[in-house]
Amino acid sequence: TAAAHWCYEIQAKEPNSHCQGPADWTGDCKKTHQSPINIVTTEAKMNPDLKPFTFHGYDQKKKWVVKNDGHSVKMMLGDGSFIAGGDLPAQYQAVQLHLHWSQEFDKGSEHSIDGKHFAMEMHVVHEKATSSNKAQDSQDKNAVLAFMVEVGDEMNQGFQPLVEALSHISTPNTNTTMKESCLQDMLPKKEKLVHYFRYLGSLTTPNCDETVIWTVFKEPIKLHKDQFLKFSKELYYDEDKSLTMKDNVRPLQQLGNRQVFRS
Ligand SMILES: Nc1nc(-c2ccc(Cl)c(S(N)(=O)=O)c2)cs1
Ligand SMILES: [Zn+2]
Repeated sequence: TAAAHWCYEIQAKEPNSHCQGPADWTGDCKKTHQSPINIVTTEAKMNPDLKPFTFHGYDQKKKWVVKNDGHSVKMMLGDGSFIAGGDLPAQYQAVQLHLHWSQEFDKGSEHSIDGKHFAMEMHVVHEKATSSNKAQDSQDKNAVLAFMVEVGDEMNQGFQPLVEALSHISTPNTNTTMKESCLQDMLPKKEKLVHYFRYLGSLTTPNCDETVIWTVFKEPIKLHKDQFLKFSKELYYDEDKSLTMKDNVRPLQQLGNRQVFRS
């Protein structure tokens, strides 16, 4: 039979599901430098090299293509935006932005901070911008900027183009084009992005390649409750719309012998 596709626990526990839940993920998913982790802030070591980031092209207004890929909602960022600074070894091109969430406010983030989970976690996935095609399976091939998302009573205008697109991509493998928006408007204000945690880990989806420099910002993004609920209301994991998309969250992984740093 064709190799079963990977899925989250909420999908694997469905009767007659034939997908592989997190306990059965293959590839590098059983190695020791995996993500996500719980960040114990008192054990995070100050590192003065962890300077602020510079964001290039994050202010460009574009009509992004956004898709439901059966695991999350993913904005395709092409190669116009990149980051530098943040003690990264090079410039990193933005590739895609996606989120993880639940339906409750206290679970839904993949990382936790001092045991606290947030309602959502947004990942902006970057790849090392190298000209040569030298081996790219190194530990620093990817840089992911992770933002916690809290639910409040204020509308987040910067998120509206994404929220309004959700109803057009309710089933897997559907795409739509968002109204014009810019990445910068989806992030906390730049001056708030000085404080962050840093550690080396993996993709939180199979094959869980251990190629990610993780940055988890302290300052959360705030969404209105209605904006937040739209994700688990409008999106589905399956074509026949039997399972709404939520809890697309990998369980916490062991820190092992790794050190978490803080800016
Ligand atoms: N929905 C999907 N997300 C990914 C993906 C690819 C690269 C990365 Cl780095 C990540 S994550 N969650 O570690 O940021 C997820 C593939 S399919
Ligand atoms: Zn992610």
